[in-house]
Amino acid sequence: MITMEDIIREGHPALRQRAKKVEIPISQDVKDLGQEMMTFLVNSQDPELSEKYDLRAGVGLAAPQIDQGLRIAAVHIPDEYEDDSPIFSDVLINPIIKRQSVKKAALPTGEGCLSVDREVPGYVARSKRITIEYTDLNNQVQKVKLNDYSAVVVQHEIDHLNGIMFYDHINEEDPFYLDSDTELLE
Ligand SMILES: CNC(=O)c1cccc(C)c1Nc1nc(N2CCN(c3ccccc3Cl)CC2)nc(N2CSC[C@H]2C(=O)NC)n1
Ligand code: NI
Repeated sequence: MITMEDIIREGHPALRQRAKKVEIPISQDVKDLGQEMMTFLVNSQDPELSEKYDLRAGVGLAAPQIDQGLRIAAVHIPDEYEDDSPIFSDVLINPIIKRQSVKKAALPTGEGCLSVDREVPGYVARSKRITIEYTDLNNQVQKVKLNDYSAVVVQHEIDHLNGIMFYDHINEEDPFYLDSDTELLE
């Protein structure tokens, strides 16, 4: 199973590389990897298992973060009320952002990353609404519209596939600069 030891940290060159497209139909190895990445996220959000295996909680994990240079990202966003019906949960193979809103959104408390062992304060302005297309673990092409928190998380993970870290988006002069088209998500 994937644990924190498998997650590479900032400074590791693999985090700054562009990940390679995955061959379709996906191989069993890719399917296994995707499932392991999803299991990590679910475990990381479970109080007992995260304690037992010393996992830091995350809602997204990209293959480059476990030193696999492939365009695979797992996203598991729980519904804060209904634990057993997540807001969005899937393994994205070769995800593409087909449409994105001009309107931007940012998490008021900034972003964290499993590959970054420090707080980097500041707003990360991302598209508030996106339409993504990807292949899922059953080789089905999915076209999904996401907004707000789900859109933020998926954009953060797709950035990892392109060697981009969340703090690359933070304004250096004024980390809490907000332009008029950026909304803080509550
Ligand atoms: C510096 N300030 C902060 O980090 C920060 C600080 C406060 C609030 C937020 C909202 C912040 N921001 C932030 N919090 C998260 N989590 C909140 C807690 N949660 C979680 C924790 C425990 C159980 C289950 C769960 Cl679900 C796990 C996810 N996740 C991300 N990101 C950025 S997009 C990818 C995603 C990711 O998975 N990162 C590891 N950002
Ligand atoms: Ni990250």
